[in-house]
Amino acid sequence: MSAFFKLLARNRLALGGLIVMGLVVALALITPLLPLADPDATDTANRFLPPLSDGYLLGTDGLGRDLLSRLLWGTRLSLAVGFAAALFAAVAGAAVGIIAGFYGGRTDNIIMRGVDMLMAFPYILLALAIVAALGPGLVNALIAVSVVNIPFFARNIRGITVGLAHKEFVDAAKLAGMSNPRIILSEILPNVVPVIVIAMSTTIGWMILETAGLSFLGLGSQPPQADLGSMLGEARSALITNPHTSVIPGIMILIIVMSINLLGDGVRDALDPRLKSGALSRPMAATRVERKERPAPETSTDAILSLDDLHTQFHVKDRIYKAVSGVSLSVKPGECLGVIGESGSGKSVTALSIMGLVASPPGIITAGAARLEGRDMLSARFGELRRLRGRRVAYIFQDPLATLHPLYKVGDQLIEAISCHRAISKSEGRKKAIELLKSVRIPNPEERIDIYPHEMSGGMRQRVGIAMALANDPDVIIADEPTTALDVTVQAQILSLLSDLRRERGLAIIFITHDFGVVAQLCDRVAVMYAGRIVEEGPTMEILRAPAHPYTSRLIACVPELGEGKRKLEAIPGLPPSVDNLPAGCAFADRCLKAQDSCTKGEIGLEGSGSRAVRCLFPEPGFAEETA
Ligand SMILES: Nc1ncnc2c1ncn2[C@@H]1O[C@H](COP(=O)(O)OP(=O)(O)OP(=O)(O)O)[C@@H](O)[C@H]1O
Repeated sequence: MSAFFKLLARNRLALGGLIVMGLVVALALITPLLPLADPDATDTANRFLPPLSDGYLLGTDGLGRDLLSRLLWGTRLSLAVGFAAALFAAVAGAAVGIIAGFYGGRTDNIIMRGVDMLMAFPYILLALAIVAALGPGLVNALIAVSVVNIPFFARNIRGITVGLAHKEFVDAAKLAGMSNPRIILSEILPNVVPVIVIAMSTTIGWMILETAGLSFLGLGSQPPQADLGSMLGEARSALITNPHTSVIPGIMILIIVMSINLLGDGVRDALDPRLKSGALSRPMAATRVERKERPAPETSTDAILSLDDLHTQFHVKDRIYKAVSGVSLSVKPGECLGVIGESGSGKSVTALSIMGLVASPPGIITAGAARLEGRDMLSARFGELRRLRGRRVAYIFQDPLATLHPLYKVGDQLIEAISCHRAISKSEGRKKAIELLKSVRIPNPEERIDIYPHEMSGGMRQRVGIAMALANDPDVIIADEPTTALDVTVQAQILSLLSDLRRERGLAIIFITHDFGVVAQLCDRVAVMYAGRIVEEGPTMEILRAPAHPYTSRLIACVPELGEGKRKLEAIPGLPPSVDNLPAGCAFADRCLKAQDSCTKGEIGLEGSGSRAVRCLFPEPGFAEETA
């Protein structure tokens, strides 16, 4: 709750709306306690007195009634009716939406067609018809406004419920034997409440306006009772001669509706989990680069892709998360480089920084270079970056279900990936897409090309992801844990596929994983990351034989081996440090059995010897012997 208020307070307009609305509500609540004149008492001798007249701060109306008193009592009534209508519409609409979305089938069809019929009538006409049928009066106006708003809530909430009704946690509740009403109350409702609150906060203002509209037409509050709409209606005839009688309630309506709408927008932003990272604005097309110094020119290497002292940070409020701190890597054509580390070590952010795919805000690349054949990508214009994305450097992500579009056939998505970079006819695209599916060994590609992602198994989808990455014959593929979600047999197939592809096509692969077993199968070299830095680098086989960094040897010790049933698998105790508060010296010192005082002081460099490098003052004995 306090996080919600903090986020809300960061949005100045919403905060302004909250303060104004708070004042108006407070005023409405204390109205009965204020020494005000009777709002309905007429005094024809004092008709149409202007504001600031003696004894009448805001003047009087056509019947000599005190406008200040009528305004405050009218505001009280309008707010009460507006809030009550919004609450009633939200509760009834949400109930209808949840029942339709949860039960589906015929129930859904009958309910939603009824809702559609309600929506088919012009909005205000429907409200007028309801009031006409029930008779004029404030309660009937409230009912009319509520009823015409029910479809809005019902449709919104039904949409959310349909998505939730087939989620695993709902299936789990069903398997646990819970009844449907209980599942609705304990599983569905808590998930839709934020949406209901958001929908309510953005519609209350509108409902207050609608109620005022009905009162203005004489169908809501009845004389002598004042609400803001009826005050406007009564002042209509004196609009030109005594404008203050209509301007005063008009300004109050404006203040209420504006402040509620600003507050509603703020509530929506604060409750939307996608905006909680502090990014109230949309991410930029490419990661923001704010390097204080230009990177040093590359000393010529035969690497196709190289990172040089890359620093990527996330600036969230007053915190700086140093996700990547000085990473240097390189990969040659036909080579596979493994990047390994625990969750949160900065592997993905490193990979995404290369093509400017880290979301900004809050991400910023603060130093370093990412070079493709010597050309620094971080200083490239967005147009060039976009041409190179997918064309020269392609990505394969962990969850193909999240990266493939659920509404398009896989073939169309493959053709689109090609046509983004070169003009291609539909038949040519189809032929190429079939070839791609064949190259990733999808059986029967001529038929599979016309199916949707959800019709494929996880392994098949991942192959489509790989085919998509291969679509434009890239030079480099960055694979971010592409086999984590797969079972071991499919994982082995995918790894051998990638291995063959790199041999056949001379592809350079950066393979991100947290599994040394996978690295051993595929990668020529490996870089071990911890807390945003590389702590060890070298040829895979050498590192597996004699790891230098205690962290690397602990990671290797975590991998089970077949036939080694008696070996104790040792988990690494403790957790990696938070990257917004990194300790001095070695970030692993806290969890390291060999740590000494000197490990927690000063900067520890990545010291190289031959093809190997380690960031440790006391490397493992095996490595020390080898280098000696
Ligand atoms: N939007 C963000 N705001 C703040 N910190 C972030 C943001 N995105 C990532 N981070 C932080 O950056 C660090 C590196 O994250 P990254 O996703 O690169 O880790 P990873 O090693 O790829 O982990 P995993 O294996 O779980 O994917 C983490 O500490 C993470 O908390």
